[in-house]
Amino acid sequence: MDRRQFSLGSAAAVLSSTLPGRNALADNPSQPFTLNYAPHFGMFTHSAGEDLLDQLRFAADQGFRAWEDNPMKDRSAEQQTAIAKEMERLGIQMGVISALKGVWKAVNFAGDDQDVRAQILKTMRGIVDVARRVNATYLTIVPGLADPKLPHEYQMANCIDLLQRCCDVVEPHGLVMVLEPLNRKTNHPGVLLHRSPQAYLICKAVARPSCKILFDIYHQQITEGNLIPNIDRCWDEIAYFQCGDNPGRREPGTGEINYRNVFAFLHRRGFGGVVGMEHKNAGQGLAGEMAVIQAYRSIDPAPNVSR
Ligand SMILES: O=C(O)C(=O)CO
Repeated sequence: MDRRQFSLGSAAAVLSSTLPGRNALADNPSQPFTLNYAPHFGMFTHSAGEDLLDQLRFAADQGFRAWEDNPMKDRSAEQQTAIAKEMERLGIQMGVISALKGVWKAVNFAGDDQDVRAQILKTMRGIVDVARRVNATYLTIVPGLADPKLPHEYQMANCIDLLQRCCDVVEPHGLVMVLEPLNRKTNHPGVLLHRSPQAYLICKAVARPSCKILFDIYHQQITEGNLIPNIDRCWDEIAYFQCGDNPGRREPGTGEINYRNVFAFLHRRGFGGVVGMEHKNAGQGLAGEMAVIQAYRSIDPAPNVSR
């Protein structure tokens, strides 16, 4: 698809002038967002078509400067290379790719099974090549399910030990594992890592620059609430955010979270990293896609807010 199609009279420009709650930037859809929000493939197919590179081009035209792709490791090397090349050309930063996709819904980091633990290390060695190919720095790590056979403290010790070994694999390549606490109440019953202080403790114990927190605001709203104080408390170990409103895991403004205030806080704190849009679109079709873009435009912090 021709990029000019997006710029000249794009649907976003038309809609942004009619939807309520817009800020000044909404009048210029190609103005970069203040925060580095990262959409993912499939989010803008009605606007951009099925072609992955067209979706990147559309996002760039809408002002997005980051992207994330959980299934990246399942793509062919050719496709990974093409995606990375186009992202580089467009000035879009690669956000997280999932290191353990397909293997994390089991007891692994928490447990004693040495074969399972060796398999995790092998998987981590495999993801290094993918990350380098697509210019990714951040690897999502969900450290599996809790092991009902072991006291919690031994599970934590096992988890810390295996993470340190994983650091030995990824750190020489400049990669950073970001540990994602998931909620157990709505989406992921049984996971080991579900609370932000737990992630903080693990990172402090692992004590390596390649082991940090992915603070998913959606998951932590469900698990803990009290979002801004909790983010503030573990700030020095957070490297990455993801978002989505609750209930429903859709774009900001469709649920109970005050994203305008949360994002303003991230900006005041000087966060320059990626905020992954790990949620579905609330609305269907083209209008649903435009509503997602507008939702971010309407709550994106003003760039000149003093920090
Ligand atoms: O955030 C989630 O729910 C996941 O799927 C973990 O990557």
